[in-house]
Amino acid sequence: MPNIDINALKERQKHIRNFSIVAHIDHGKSTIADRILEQTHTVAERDMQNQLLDTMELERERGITIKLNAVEVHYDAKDGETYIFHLIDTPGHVDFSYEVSRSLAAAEGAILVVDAAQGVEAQTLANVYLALDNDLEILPVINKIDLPAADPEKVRQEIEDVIGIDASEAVLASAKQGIGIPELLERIVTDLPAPQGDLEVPLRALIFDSEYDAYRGVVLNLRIKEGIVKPGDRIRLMNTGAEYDVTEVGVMSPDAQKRDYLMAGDVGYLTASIKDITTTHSGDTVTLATHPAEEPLPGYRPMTPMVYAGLYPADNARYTDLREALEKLQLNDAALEFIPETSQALGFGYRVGFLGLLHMDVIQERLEREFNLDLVTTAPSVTYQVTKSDDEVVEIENPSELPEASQIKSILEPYVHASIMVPNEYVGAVMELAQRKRGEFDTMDYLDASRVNVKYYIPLSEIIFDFFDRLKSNTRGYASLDYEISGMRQSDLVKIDILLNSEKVDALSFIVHRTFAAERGRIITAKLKELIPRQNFEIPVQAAIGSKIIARTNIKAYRKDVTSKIHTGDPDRRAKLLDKQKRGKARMKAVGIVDIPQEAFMAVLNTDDDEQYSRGN
Ligand SMILES: Nc1nc2c(ncn2[C@@H]2O[C@H](COP(=O)(O)OP(=O)(O)OP(=O)(O)O)[C@@H](O)[C@H]2O)c(=O)[nH]1
Repeated sequence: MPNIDINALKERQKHIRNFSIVAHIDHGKSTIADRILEQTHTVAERDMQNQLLDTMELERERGITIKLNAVEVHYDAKDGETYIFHLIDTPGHVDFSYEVSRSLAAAEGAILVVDAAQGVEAQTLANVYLALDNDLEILPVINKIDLPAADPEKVRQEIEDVIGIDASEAVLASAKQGIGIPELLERIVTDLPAPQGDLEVPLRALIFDSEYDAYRGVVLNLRIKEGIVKPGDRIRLMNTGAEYDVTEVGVMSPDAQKRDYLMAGDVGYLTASIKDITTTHSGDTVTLATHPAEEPLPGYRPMTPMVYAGLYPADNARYTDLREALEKLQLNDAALEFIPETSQALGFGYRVGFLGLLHMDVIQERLEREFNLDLVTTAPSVTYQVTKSDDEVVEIENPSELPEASQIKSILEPYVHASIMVPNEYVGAVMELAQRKRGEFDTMDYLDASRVNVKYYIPLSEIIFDFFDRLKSNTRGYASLDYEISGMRQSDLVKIDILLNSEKVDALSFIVHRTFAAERGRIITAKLKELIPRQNFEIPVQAAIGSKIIARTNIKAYRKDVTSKIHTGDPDRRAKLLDKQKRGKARMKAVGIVDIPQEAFMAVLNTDDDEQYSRGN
């Protein structure tokens, strides 16, 4: 770029609008993003497909957004000018709120999408608060007005009463039918502010995301806050001090398009042959090595994982591959944490921290698909704070590391403050469930005549296991849940060990409230009996607290060849079965002389304790 005409760039900056789309899950963010891409002709009609910004295979399969995605769109407004929109689509699920908060720091405005039939839900509130914390201008959109059950007026009132923002001018839309989208595009221009960053000061750009590309090295996704950056510039990452020469800058629209420069107000990508992935972190500031800025940008609050699980390569020889895969994934998933761990049963692996079970599930799948690994994952656990008899305080993220009961003075566990929005008729069911999960009632507020917001303090460990599924099934899908950590509380907790063939399997230990111990022990041993394939000798399965056995069962001996019972002798079927058996084996771990399948390590999840409850616990 030979001559920079600052005045032209200032004029250009006035025509930029950076916004994020936030909403409760399924309220239609991705569909609105699709319509915006379509109506601004960013994507040719023949290339248009649903949920275009959900680029990950996994996102498409599951119909959910996992990653934030930024895209540049050009819009010819009614005032005759062309505007540059940077649209950032974000996930709705609570596990990915970290993605939302990072994308919000890159924008000036937020389009708040609320479903016209469902109204304000738990993540609507959570996300709008994140947007308000970032001082974003909020543009409410009431979507799905085509639905027979839509009640836009009621929802408009609810947005005002519950969130406390003016919704009198909310855009009424049906993303499905394209209604309201032209109005929305105009309102983005008139209602959302242009970015303000100074173009003539040293570069400061916020890294809000990054990913690893085998050819180009790390690709940084940036929001330029001040200054200008172009190919050939030498950049410095302010927190790590690493320096690189910029090879390319550009924007996603929706495919990568090279540009001559990125300037204050732009959202785009930058490559600089960065091969050392440890030097780049989301939240770091990029500046010019030749004219560095004095202070880095505020960055992001680091995330504390909510749950931890052990991840082990099914094939021990792939331990290093697993580490490399985790490092690469961490670039693209700033909330991921891991440290090496060894297990007697599983060998060498990593204890990995996640924001929730969906996050864990997604990471496991991405590791397997994108890095071609077979993994064995242990059941997730929260972090416990244990005060030992000698007053030493230790954090326990792996249940098998809980000290002996005789050495424990107290155990604290994390509690969450949960907010559950639900129609009146299901309040009873919600309270019963919360109480059963050791919840402590806090408050109940009416959202309108027919819905309430019930708040409880509940142990995180009870929430992460099966609370959400149960909440959904007990309220026919009508309840929505949001929670945040409220602190640590003392609880009467015990560790249950599992013994197979009289050998303790460390990876199967779990921590549970004492009142649930006997029943959980019984349920788990019964589940393991079903999950562990019979072998040619009998295997006793026992649950124990310390040296006291609290439940036991036996896996009977069985002949090994699964095909022996096929009478037809059909060679095809036989081969298929053997093949299936072989693939299953890849995910089995031989512990002592017992083969344990992956599912067995997850047996502690979804332990159905309803029955126990109805029997008068
Ligand atoms: N009837 C109707 N359905 C819609 C409308 N907009 C979106 N949907 C449907 O609602 C479902 C969810 O839409 P998405 O756009 O994936 O929702 P989202 O908010 O992006 O969901 P996440 O990315 O998972 O958080 C899809 O089945 C859409 O087809 C609308 O205006 N009317």
